[in-house]
Amino acid sequence: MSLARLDGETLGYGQRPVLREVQFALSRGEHVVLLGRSGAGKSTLLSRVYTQTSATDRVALVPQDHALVPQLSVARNVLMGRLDDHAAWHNLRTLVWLSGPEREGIRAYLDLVGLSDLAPRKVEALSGGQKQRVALARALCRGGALLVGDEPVSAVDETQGAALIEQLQARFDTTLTALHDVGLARRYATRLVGIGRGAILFDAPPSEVSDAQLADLYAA
Ligand SMILES: Nc1ncnc2c1ncn2[C@@H]1O[C@H](COP(=O)(O)OP(=O)(O)OP(=O)(O)O)[C@@H](O)[C@H]1O
Repeated sequence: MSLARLDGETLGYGQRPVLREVQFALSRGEHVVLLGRSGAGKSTLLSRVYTQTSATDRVALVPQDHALVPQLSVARNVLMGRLDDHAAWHNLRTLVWLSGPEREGIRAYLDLVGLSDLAPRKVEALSGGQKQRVALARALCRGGALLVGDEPVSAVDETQGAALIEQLQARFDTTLTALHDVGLARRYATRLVGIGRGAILFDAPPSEVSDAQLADLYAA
């Protein structure tokens, strides 16, 4: 069953097209990775799919810049994954006081991303890789039908990145991510989508994407 479908749409900003006449579909159960050079249009496609799917389904987002609140604690940033599940008074209350079960729940998500001991720390005091893990814990806390991630493991090493992708795939039936690490993409994607020259250049399972196609993608 299809979660997202773009049928010949041109995506861009103002009068400037970035991707022309995009044919793209995302079905439940798929783990799709977007590949391409910087500026190719990966974020543009992710953003369009996020807008379309979040209108009807619960979607967790890991944006490229993490979109954390630096002055707040790690715990409170994780809880923001559920802001829209609660009334304003509840969210205000969690800014000043967290219940025991809430603390336990947050800790469980932090455990999954290897940040167990950092719950009280302010996000502004974290390293880049730790901030990225907070954004991942926030997405895990949100849950949903789909995870959309824009370079969600770019700030950690390959071994940590692989472990984090495994966590995401264990908890989200469907994922759509942009990755710059082709090795990770080949290993974890069920479909690779190559973006370059203002278009989708290939869209196929990893076993059907050749090294020559990848070399061409990054040479484009
Ligand atoms: N808000 C915006 N307004 C105008 N142009 C934009 C905007 N966001 C991106 N662009 C342009 O659209 C093109 C595609 O950008 P996009 O961010 O989708 O690429 P990307 O493949 O995600 O790159 P990266 O790997 O560097 O994140 C680029 O030329 C970029 O300059």
